[in-house]
Amino acid sequence: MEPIPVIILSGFLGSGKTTLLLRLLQEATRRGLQPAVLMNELGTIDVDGRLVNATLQENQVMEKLLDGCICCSKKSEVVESIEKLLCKQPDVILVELTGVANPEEVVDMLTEPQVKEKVRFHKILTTLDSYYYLEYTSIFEVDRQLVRTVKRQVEVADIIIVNKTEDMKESHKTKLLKTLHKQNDRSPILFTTYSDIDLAPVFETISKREKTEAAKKSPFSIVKPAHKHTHANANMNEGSYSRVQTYTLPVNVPVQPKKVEKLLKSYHPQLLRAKGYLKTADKSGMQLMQYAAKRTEWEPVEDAEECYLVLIGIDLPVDEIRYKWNELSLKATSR
Ligand SMILES: Nc1nc2c(ncn2[C@@H]2O[C@H](COP(=O)(O)OP(=O)(O)OP(=O)(O)O)[C@@H](O)[C@H]2O)c(=O)[nH]1
Repeated sequence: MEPIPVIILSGFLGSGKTTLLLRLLQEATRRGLQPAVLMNELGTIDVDGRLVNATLQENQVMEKLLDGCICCSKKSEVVESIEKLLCKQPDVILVELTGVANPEEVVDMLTEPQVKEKVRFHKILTTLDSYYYLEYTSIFEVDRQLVRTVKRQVEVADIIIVNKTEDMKESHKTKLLKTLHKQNDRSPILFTTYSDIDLAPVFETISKREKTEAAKKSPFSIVKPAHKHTHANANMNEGSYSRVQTYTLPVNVPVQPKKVEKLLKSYHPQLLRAKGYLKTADKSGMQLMQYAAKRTEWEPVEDAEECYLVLIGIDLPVDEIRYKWNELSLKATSR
């Protein structure tokens, strides 16, 4: 059997990786390919996985590693997840990393003895936020390791996708291009919104595979690992950054979007990302709330029942945030 190609999606928190993953899944399906997905999320709650679940077709399969970063998970667990996906003989494996992982580590894992004959590394796609990339690579000057990881994601990329370019000024584009060219002068740099790029070059050389009878018979399903990942085994190994904390806020009452947005923004830049499912006082039903780089999006969802908010950041004053969040909730109930 020819080795199965693996595409790695990297990019800082909130830069558009899951948006890209959803596009890749649609494109793979359009080409008659069967993709398999390995997702890695910081935090115990699987916000992005829910979005991807909704897009996965019956014949596609997903593995998720929650509550930790591939950088601090044991290699064996990642390799085990890849092996599970391989049982289904997909045509391509898509690996979405956390925003703070170094993609080279996954490339390295593909050379582990259990999988090295069965998979081949295909491409690294790196997304970034047009506006905040320059800020992120300087505001964390004190956290040199994080800056190094974010830059490394660009340096090793085969395609660099610059998202959130809606309001980008020409002068900013020139400055950003100059910086990116310095970090990587061999790969295309594509300016876009919502990871909307031509995906044909990504799927070049990937074709449908003949499946064995056993794989044809085995029904495709979504495979979720039972084990949890913690940062306890994170020993800050090569390149990846593992000091980022995640914190889940319980949500008991409908919220006012503007107040939530104001609270989240007030913790920029320590708060890197927030996402969750919230009921809003002004809109009916459940909303998926996504906050990244001071921008917030609300999108109605139907299949979510539990409300929660996941915060991802560095040195977050968690007690203070929880206090302010409770105050905000109390005000909402006393209205
Ligand atoms: N305005 C704008 N929003 C975007 C664009 N691309 C993605 N987004 C939004 O940015 C938020 C984060 O996008 P995701 O695709 O979840 O980013 P991610 O890199 O997977 O995020 P993490 O998994 O948390 O690291 C979502 O609300 C997206 O809809 C863009 O080009 N413009």
